[in-house]
Amino acid sequence: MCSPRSSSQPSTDPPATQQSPVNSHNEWDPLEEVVVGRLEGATIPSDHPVVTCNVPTWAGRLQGLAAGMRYPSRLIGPAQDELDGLVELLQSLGITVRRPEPVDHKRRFATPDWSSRGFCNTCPRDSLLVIGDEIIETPMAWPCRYFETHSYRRLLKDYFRRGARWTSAPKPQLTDELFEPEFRTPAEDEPMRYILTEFEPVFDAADFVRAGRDLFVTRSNVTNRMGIDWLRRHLGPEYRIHEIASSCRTPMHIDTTFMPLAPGKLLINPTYVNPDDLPEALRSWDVLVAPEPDPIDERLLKVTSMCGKWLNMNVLMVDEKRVIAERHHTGMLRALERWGFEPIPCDLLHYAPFGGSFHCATLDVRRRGTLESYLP
Ligand SMILES: NC(=[NH2+])NCCC[C@H](N)C(=O)O
Repeated sequence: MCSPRSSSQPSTDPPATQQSPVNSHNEWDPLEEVVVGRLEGATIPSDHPVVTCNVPTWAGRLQGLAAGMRYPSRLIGPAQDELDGLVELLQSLGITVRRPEPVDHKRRFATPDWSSRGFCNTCPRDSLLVIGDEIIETPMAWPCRYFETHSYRRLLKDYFRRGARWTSAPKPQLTDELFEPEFRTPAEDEPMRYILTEFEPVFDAADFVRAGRDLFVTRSNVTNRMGIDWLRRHLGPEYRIHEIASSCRTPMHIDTTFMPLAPGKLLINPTYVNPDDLPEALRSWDVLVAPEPDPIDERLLKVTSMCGKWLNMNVLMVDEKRVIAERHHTGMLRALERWGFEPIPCDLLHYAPFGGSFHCATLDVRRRGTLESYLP
């Protein structure tokens, strides 16, 4: 029998005057605090069709053979050195860096319907969505990522205790009804089709980017229409969510397809996005077309990357001018300069086998700014 809560119990509500530690309305306001992912315990993800549908068939077969094994030190080593360099760079810029707990992602876990091992917590961008002072745990479609946000709970509880709003979207069941049976990735000349049904709402945070009251999303193999509708209803009429058409046949995460870099400046992937198909409200924006990525010669990196070649777009804005970008992709560095930005070259090429680059590896928890409208 629980004793009635006495009024003397301390409230967890912060003083009304306290600023929320979570405040991020767009991709470019001056960055004050960021969460950076971790590589420890990274485990090769399962060969569930929702995972392997995003990579070539041969890569999916290879992954099936290695699923559940720890990533080899040959891949972890170079990535760790580069990740340490990114943390040092962010701190040298006066940005507070927070980290999730290290986790043994090889441990098995289960729900009433299935069991799996984990994957990694290298990319906080994928599982946590920050909208203003709210941090949302997103309903991920990969079973191996089901409990990924648990490694961030110390941070989430700290943010909540200090005034942030903390929400978890409906936990999905991820049963077979969510996935199209016998799914086959469509060829370039075939109509687009997605592996997800509309059985329940699922979405990754990384399928969304923010421009104040306007958010942009790509429907993908981890984000279905019901997931987009759930967020639209959750955020209410103060926000607009625009769906961006992408011709990528293995769609997952918007941040190598469509990236708003500053007010009125939009970076697009020329092979996935047709400028004529952009929302009418973006007509006044400068559309910056990403240059071809610089070739990567390292065979091991090419074979083990979980991403396409357009990680040169996966940049992190420090403010409206300064942008952390991949040193290897010199074409993008020069283009950013031409467009009036100040690129800060940094190395993260070896993070691709773990899911991405700078935007993926980070979560901008607090930027100095307010909720604005940047579109008519
Ligand atoms: N937030 C992320 N993990 N983004 C990674 C981008 C992955 C994208 N599907 C690509 O192939 O480039």
